[in-house]
Amino acid sequence: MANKNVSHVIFDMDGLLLDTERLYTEAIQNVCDPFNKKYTWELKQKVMGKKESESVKIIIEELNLPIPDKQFLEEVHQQYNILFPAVELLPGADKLVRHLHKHNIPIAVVTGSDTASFELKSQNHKAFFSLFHHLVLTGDDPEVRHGKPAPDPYLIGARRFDDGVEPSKVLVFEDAVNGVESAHAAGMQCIWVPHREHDRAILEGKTELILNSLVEFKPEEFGLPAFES
Ligand SMILES: O=c1[nH]cc([C@@H]2O[C@H](COP(=O)(O)O)[C@@H](O)[C@H]2O)c(=O)[nH]1
Ligand SMILES: [Mg+2]
Repeated sequence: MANKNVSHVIFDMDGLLLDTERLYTEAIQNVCDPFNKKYTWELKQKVMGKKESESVKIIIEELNLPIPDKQFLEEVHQQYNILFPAVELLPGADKLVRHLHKHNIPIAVVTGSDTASFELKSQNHKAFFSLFHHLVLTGDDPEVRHGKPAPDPYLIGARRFDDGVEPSKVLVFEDAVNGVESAHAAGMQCIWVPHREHDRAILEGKTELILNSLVEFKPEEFGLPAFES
């Protein structure tokens, strides 16, 4: 796929900027343990990036858990309260975001997370998140009716830039297949930064670029200012 120059960049959050995916796995597995159920990678892949309300239904149904959504949510949130505040940024995230901000490239975050969960994850990264023009918290944003993989979150994210940029001028960074599909459905270019467990063949040749980490990104390949060193 040929890369086209972009003017705006939108970042996914969980598993892309923040090292939260292993915490989600730990929290959800802890809730599944009393029922002797395994939160597998296959199941995790299906829900990564989705709104919490949608992903919880899928997890309960696929694992046949004998508890209602509300109880699952209460238990998993108790885990999040403990685990999320200590989350770290992923390698390359801080350098790239600061670089784009310094060069006045409009940047935003579009996540499946909701506000309460965002507050927990971002409490030790306030300065970092203040660099973004805006955040779309899909989980409870009233304008976002359908979460990823629907195009709505990214389309709304692009519309909220002051200049209402064309989707083709937006570059998205995603770690989840649902997120890459959402960005492509919105007409944007998307760089996939998969996790070690991901089978790269799923999106090989179907997305603009696949990187092992944000550290490998060369902004000039998409018409953005190159790193100075
Ligand atoms: O193991 C999981 N990871 C991630 C999610 C969902 O994916 C969202 C992360 O979205 P994003 O990567 O778009 O920030 C979370 O808020 C959560 O709703 C989940 O259910 N289970
Ligand atoms: Mg993600």
